[in-house]
Amino acid sequence: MNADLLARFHGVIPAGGVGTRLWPLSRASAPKFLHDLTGSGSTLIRATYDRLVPLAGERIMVVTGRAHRGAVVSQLPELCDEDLVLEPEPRDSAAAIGLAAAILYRRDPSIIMGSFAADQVIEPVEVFQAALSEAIHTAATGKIVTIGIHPTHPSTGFGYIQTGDPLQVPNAPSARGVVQFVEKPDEDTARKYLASGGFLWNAGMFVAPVSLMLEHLEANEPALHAGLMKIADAWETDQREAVMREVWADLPKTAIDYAVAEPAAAAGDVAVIPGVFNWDDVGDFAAIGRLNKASADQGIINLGGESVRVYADSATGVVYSDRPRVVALVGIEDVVVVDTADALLVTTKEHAQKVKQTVEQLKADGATEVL
Ligand SMILES: Nc1nc2c(ncn2[C@@H]2O[C@H](COP(=O)(O)OP(=O)(O)O[C@H]3O[C@H](CO)[C@@H](O)[C@H](O)[C@@H]3O)[C@@H](O)[C@H]2O)c(=O)[nH]1
Repeated sequence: MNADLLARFHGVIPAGGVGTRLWPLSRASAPKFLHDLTGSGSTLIRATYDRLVPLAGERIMVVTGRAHRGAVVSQLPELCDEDLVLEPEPRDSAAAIGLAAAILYRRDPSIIMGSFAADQVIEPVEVFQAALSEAIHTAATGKIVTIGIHPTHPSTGFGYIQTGDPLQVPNAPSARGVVQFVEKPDEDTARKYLASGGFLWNAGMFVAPVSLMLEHLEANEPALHAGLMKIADAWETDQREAVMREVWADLPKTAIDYAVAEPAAAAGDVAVIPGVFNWDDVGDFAAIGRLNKASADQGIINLGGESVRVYADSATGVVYSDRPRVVALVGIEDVVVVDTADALLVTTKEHAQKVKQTVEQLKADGATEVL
């Protein structure tokens, strides 16, 4: 890639999702991106950062909750103060990604940003980086570029991208236009999309000129855009905190997929690079089984590290404890045991998706201290 284009590229990592289906391991005080869920030795946010370094160098901004400052700084000691954006409270992905766009725009309106969720598992990284390189070249032609994943089932938890004709972009041979972007369709619609063969899942990655992101944000969410620009104007002054406090709590709460991706696709401004790497959003404990293949061969995946000793006869499954423990499992298949100081979860991989309902029940019961 030519050096000028590469120098315009900045990574952005919005790190805010709690990962409800991974409760009680993942929770508001220690969300999924702060855990090593693959046995790689890296937390998900560290691995996300490292994947971007070959293209972005240290031009990487993290947007996260104020409460995670300490954990994020210890995971990413190279992050400088200007590149660590701390939110007083979560206001969804349009505010998080939009604020990064606004701050970068004020630094240099020609910046191309790439926003990447902090809590995904991707391999091989070189294949991802080749797709990202194509995305940067395509974004430079004036597009918001998504990365598309071949869908395997009619999930209602992802965005769907209807691919259009190939685009003739130098250095981006797989770039295609996008006919429409549909965020989280209902199950019938998702089935139709899957059967048609013309749709990809949105991987939650957006590579775009900051100016184009902000143009669409202004057209679709003017109040959000105005508030974010106000914060960005104060970002490199001593008014940063005061303006953040004044503006943040009133910003509209919406996802970037509704605020930008859907309307921008309708306007013909979205492109897609089909990703041919393995991609997993680690949505539940069953995913952890898939992602820890090496230890899964022994039947039990121990996420607790060396201080947790698991004794299992024929049992299989996933075990986590946040303290030294002996965990004995006898004759159970695909069990999930998650042991923390204030909450114990016992389920099976088959029912792993339903953990979300349990969390909703706990919320409704006011048991927020364990969430
Ligand atoms: N800082 C910050 N980040 C946030 C916030 N809300 C969400 N995020 C971050 O924004 C990204 C996406 O947000 P989610 O809310 O987790 O989105 P999703 O339901 O998983 O859907 C998105 O990702 C799917 C792929 O995993 C996509 O298929 C879908 O279209 C969409 O882009 C994640 O990195 C998440 O941490 C927030 O309030 N603050």
